[in-house]
Amino acid sequence: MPNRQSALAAAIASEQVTVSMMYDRLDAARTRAETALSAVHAGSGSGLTARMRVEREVTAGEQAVRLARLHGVERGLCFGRVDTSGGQTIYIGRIGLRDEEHESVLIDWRAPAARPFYVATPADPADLVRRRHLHTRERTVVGLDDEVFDLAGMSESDRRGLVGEAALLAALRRGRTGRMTDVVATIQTEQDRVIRAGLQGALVVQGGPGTGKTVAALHRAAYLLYTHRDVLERRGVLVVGPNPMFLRYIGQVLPALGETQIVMATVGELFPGVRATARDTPAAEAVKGDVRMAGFVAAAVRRRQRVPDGDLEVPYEHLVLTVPHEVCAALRDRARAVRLPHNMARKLFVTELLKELVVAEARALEAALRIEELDDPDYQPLELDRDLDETGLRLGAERLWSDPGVRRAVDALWPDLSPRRLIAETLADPEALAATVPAGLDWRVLLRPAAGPGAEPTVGDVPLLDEAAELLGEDDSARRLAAREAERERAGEELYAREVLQVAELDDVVDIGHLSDLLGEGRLAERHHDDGPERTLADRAAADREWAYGHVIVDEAQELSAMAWRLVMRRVPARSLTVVGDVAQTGSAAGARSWAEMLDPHLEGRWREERLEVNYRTPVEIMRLAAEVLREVDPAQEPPESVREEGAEPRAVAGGPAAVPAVVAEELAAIGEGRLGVVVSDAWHPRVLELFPGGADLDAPVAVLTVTQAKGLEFDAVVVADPAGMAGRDLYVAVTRATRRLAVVHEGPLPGPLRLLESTT
Ligand SMILES: Nc1ncnc2c1ncn2[C@@H]1O[C@H](COP(=O)(O)OP(=O)(O)OP(=O)(O)O)[C@@H](O)[C@H]1O
Repeated sequence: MPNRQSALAAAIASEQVTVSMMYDRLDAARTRAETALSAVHAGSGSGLTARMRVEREVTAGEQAVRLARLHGVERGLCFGRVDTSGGQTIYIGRIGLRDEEHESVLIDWRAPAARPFYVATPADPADLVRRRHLHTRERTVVGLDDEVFDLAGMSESDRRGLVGEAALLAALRRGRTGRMTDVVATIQTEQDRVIRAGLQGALVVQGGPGTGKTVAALHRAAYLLYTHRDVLERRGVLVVGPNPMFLRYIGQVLPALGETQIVMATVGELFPGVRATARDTPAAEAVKGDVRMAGFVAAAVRRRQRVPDGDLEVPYEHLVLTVPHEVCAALRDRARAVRLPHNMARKLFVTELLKELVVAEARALEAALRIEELDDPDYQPLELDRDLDETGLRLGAERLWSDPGVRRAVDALWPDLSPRRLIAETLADPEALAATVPAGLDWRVLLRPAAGPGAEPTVGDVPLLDEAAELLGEDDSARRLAAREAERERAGEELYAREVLQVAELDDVVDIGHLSDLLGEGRLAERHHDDGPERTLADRAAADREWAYGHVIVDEAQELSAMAWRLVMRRVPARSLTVVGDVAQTGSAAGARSWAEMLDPHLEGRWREERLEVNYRTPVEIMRLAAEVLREVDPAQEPPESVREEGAEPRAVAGGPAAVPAVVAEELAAIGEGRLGVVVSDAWHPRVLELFPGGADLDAPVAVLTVTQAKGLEFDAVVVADPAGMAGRDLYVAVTRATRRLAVVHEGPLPGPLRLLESTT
């Protein structure tokens, strides 16, 4: 149809003019930000007045963030357009832009004005007559895609220019790159509801595989940072993902969405100083994740607050200092009664015990003297009140404390403990485990060496470490003193800066709101002290166990144990959370079977659930098979509905690990350019990995992964190796990773629901 072709060409040419103008505006904005930034960096900073330093700070911070944002939006800058029934045309893109007259030429996708683009449906067109998707390659418009809601409301020329294949399906057909891409251009209405839900409270997004939970969660992070910038830029948003591979997979999405300040971590990384990747055995994982293990940590701490079996006897020089058993017990009870964390209460215990030891020393000395001085007429027996005043006690205590033997004896009763030491020592001690692990949980599965191979912290240890840190506390008096000093100095600087601003009447030059943000965070003074490179929010937050995030997003949240939820909730006291997952895909022995079970202890029913029910990843043919698997593992769950028919039926091939390479070669040939993942049982994993050198790398053309590693990922073609070696829920995860083709390699009979597959050898 030459007429339609030329109408399309004309429409593309017309959109190209608009899009080119937008890129010009983007370039101009970048140049402005770069110039501003280099002007700031040009000065040495020495000899600046407080006012200048304030201005410099504000400008540098804003321009650096702005520049990063402007660089992140190059690809697909403008992707949408809507025409309203009132005759207005709005362009939608990754960022908002204005022309020289300050008129808006591009609306940020997160702005309220962009909303109709995402929510309009034929049934409820939200006052639109047309929605248009623009496809660009680099800066060139290469295609358009129209949905018309009101044909009568469109001009004749626009009607002729109508073009379109559903933009969503086009996006879904794209080959996979091994990295998640953003979907701002094709967000669906039900996903939009998730993305734009309010900041307050907890939102649970439950949906089957491929329903876009992860993309919705990431776009939500970007939306929240845009809409609640003032709160979230200071407190940050934490995204918790199931494994490092998954975080690498989604890692590039947020900068592309225009956001540069997000902390991403696995549960294994949520305790500062630890990066746990090792997993426990399923049995140990189940025990460590059980909520009763909070009691284990508390008992392990109390167990280290000891009373000697008999009297305490401490050799000191030529004496033996004795403190009666009852006195030791009373001291311990008193130190416990103050209800301070262990390491803080230790101060009290040590001080009191040392005093007792000073008295014991005096008594021991007297006993020795009495024997020697028996005949001395001037001899006076010891009287504590007379002979040992406060100063005497203090000096005596200091002297005793400097003796390594005394110190060892005191430490044995109430040691200074780090979380790592407490957990490592307890897990290596059968007696301690038997005494502290609550009844009903098998402590034997936890036993492991205290040092050397097999002793490194596991992912399941991290919530225990965090729990321990809460109960142990930190003896931070030295740090607090230093902080007070720094605070005094900073307060002086701030006062001075404010006075200068007022005197100079600079309120209209410097944004006082922003200034007070900087001051409130103490960042201004911190930065002025030119002592090394500035730490980003992500660095500061990740290093601080007590950091309170403004919002936390947990993806693949079904994998978190009850203990891990306790840790996550500590990171977000405001309980502003997005919880994303699928309870039908739970692989961890300690993971969730229902959201209420995990969340109610913290949120007391104050959370709402949104469900996503359309599968954008898995084609109909594969999903039919997956639905059989799901029926077997969790008949109560509905499988999501697929939107695409690819035409390739999944197939099964009989054979051991050695059969995998041939199947992989066939599948690669069938998909052409795409990427392939071999999802393999734990039992076969080492053998299959050997057959694909470099396969452990997510970026390899053929990635070889266990089900745990494959969580949340997707590939054009997937070869599931050894389905019989996978638990039912793991099998469901494995067969739902493919966007186009699925093959199964099996030895022996196929597991129940897979028997539908016709086996070829
Ligand atoms: N609105 C959309 N437009 C284009 N692609 C989409 C859209 N929604 C989802 N997708 C695509 O569908 C695929 C699955 O999305 P995603 O990984 O977010 O699903 P999920 O629900 O997290 O799956 P799983 O439970 O298996 O981890 C991705 O390739 C994603 O880009």
